[in-house]
Amino acid sequence: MIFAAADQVLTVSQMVAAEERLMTAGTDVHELMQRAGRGAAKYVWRTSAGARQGYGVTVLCGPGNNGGDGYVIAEAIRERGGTVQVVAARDPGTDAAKRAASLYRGPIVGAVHARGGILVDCLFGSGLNRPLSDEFEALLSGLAARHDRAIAIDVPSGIDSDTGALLAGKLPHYALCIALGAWKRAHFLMPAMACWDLARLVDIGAARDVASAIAVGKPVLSAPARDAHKYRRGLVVVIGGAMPGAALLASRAAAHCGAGYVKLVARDVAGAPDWLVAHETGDGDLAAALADDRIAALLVGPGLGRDDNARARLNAGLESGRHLVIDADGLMLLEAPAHTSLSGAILTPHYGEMLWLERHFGLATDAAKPARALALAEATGAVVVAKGPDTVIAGPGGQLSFASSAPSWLSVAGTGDVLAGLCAARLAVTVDAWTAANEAVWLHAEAARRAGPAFHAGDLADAIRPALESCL
Ligand SMILES: NC(=O)C1=CN([C@@H]2O[C@H](COP(=O)(O)OP(=O)(O)OC[C@H]3O[C@@H](n4cnc5c(N)ncnc54)[C@H](OP(=O)(O)O)[C@@H]3O)[C@@H](O)[C@H]2O)[C@@H](O)CC1
Ligand SMILES: Nc1ncnc2c1ncn2[C@@H]1O[C@H](COP(=O)(O)OP(=O)(O)O)[C@@H](O)[C@H]1O
Ligand SMILES: [K+]
Repeated sequence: MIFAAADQVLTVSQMVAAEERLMTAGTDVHELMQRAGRGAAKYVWRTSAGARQGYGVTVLCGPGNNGGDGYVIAEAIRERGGTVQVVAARDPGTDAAKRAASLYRGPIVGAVHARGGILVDCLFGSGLNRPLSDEFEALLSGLAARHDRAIAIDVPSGIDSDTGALLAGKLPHYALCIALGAWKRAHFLMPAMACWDLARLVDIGAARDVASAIAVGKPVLSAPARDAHKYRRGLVVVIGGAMPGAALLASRAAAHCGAGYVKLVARDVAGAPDWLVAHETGDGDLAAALADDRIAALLVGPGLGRDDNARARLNAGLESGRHLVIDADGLMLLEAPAHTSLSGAILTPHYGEMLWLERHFGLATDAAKPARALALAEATGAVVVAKGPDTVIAGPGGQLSFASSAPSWLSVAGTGDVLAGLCAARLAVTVDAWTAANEAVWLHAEAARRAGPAFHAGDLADAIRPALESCL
């Protein structure tokens, strides 16, 4: 996969390094601030056009370079003929911020007098390194309350850029968050990402850092080859268990996602639709059923149960040597040291399953989500899809990707089974766990967007086809 610079997701130290590379190449910090501020000003200008007539833009500027960006934004709005004023929470403290402030020719007002259409929050950006004081928190929330809408520059002031954690008791809600130079991890992590409606990125010319994490991108897919046949396209076998519905749902998702053949092996196959090849398979017959060399990917977990029969079925999957997707109950039956070499597999834990796995593998649970997902990937050798409103994908070699915000309508039963089926189908087609997991997560979110509001998991599985079509 090739990623553009715009796909990279940087830590603060990686962003500083990217800025240093730009400066070494001859672009000074003043020029970077102009690019960032003027790029952001275009979004502010467009948003302010929708604000009430006569109510202008207030820019809240802090002491660092985030505040410097604020002066650039304010001057750009003023030059365009907009009504703008600055509230200076502190005097500018860096050389670049001082220079930007000296170039601003509009009014600077006291906070109590500031009200209007748009509040632009440039109090603190990626340099925030401790909780906001009560004074700053009151300043920010008071100003936000006296404006129609708020826009955050780089990150809302009061957010840890690397972890997405709140460094304030309460933050305003932002209509827009404008990332500068590159996405930061906070743009993809809760609770930060619940603070805004829309996020946009301003390019300042930072090159792609090969070591950086990426944002999950739209897959580029193709129709089956001219000479394709069902096995070459990928045979997915879903191992069913105690609750047949979940495995049926996962099979339906896999069938809509490019696999050539989806087979269900379960003790009870009553209720299987006619397009699904379903074999009644007892625990004793499972190993023989999985010996078929044409199997490209196995899915085990949805509806599996957690008793001895379930364990036997999981073990048959693990011992088959096939590419595996392990979800739901299958995850709850994994343990160290037996399952520490799951290379080539995909694990899809939700928050509770993640915690369970961490306890069983002796991993810390107090780190930020990316670090936790990476630790689990390293401990198991598998690609880990750490699900939730802020889905993170981690690979055992340290690969990391972040899913863009997906519709919250996904918070309904069975959508995880659909994702597991998607992962299995993409694994069967691509035979690469990292690629498959990224493609599946993107298609899952896109299917949710296409399914509209209040869908059930069956609707979601049916919306995979148009989602996939958009990638052809
Ligand atoms: N570098 C570049 O090339 C470019 C950077 N860009 C922009 O720079 C931003 C990063 O700038 P930055 O590093 O100056 O940090 P910023 O977030 O403005 O503030 C940090 C300051 O606040 C202080 N401080 C921290 N926490 C505090 C607290 N709770 N309460 C009180 N004070 C606190 C801390 O100082 P301290 O008190 O710790 O000595 C420091 O002085 C980035 O988000 C982007 O907008 C763009 O223009 C593109 C080019
Ligand atoms: N609030 C939300 N916003 C976006 N996606 C969500 C949200 N809640 C859940 N999801 C997604 O929905 C799926 C739910 O999976 P899971 O919890 O395993 O459900 P189930 O076990 O019922 O199938 C995951 O892919 C998760 O990322
Ligand atoms: K900010």
